[in-house]
Amino acid sequence: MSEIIIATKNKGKAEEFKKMFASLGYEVKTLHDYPDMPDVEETGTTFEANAVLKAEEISRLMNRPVIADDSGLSIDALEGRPGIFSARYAGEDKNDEANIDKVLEEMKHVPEEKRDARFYCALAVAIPGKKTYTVSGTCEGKILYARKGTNGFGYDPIFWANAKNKAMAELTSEEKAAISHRGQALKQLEKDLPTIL
Ligand SMILES: O=c1[nH]c(=O)c2ncn([C@@H]3O[C@H](COP(=O)(O)OP(=O)(O)OP(=O)(O)O)[C@@H](O)[C@H]3O)c2[nH]1
Ligand SMILES: [Mg+2]
Repeated sequence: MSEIIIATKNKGKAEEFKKMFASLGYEVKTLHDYPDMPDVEETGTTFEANAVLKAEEISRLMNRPVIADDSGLSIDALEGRPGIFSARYAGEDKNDEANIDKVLEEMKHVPEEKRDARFYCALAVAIPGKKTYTVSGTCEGKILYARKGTNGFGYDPIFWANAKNKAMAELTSEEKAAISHRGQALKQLEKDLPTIL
């Protein structure tokens, strides 16, 4: 089985990538397997830019092909926030529960018809000596008024996935992968992978 390195320290993403790539015949290693790798600063202003920063820096240090994911939730009623700041919305310690509480508080008076939101995922593939490739995916939904479901990670318990008519956190990992921003980006990457590698 070929090995693929994903430059992430996020456990939720790591689990999703392990399952998604296993079905494509790849074994996923993440930065949990390479604890000496640094935290790459996300100084970009877009998901794509941050995914490229993470993939290129870790690829340079390892001298191997590396994929990175930069993703987040964009809420219309909050003018796109938390956006690229999704992981750290309620503070630098990246606490999913605190992030959810902050969004629920900011959204508590927003009516049903103004609660549209979407997840966005940018994947960057950095290969030594080649031009970095990026691909993206989105997933449309609505922000709930309270948590629902216990699967997934991040904001999944307060995200109503339109495509499944369920909260994201009520979906199995297979159901989520079929419709999620990460799953959509990976589908496109899968098509292009033979020509990139
Ligand atoms: O409910 C969710 N379901 C998802 O499927 C999802 N994907 C992303 N997110 C949110 O967006 C942040 C990413 O920020 P991010 O790309 O900088 O990653 P991160 O800092 O957590 O890890 P790393 O990959 O950078 O090491 C995450 O922490 C989450 O809050 C999600 N929330
Ligand atoms: Mg990050």
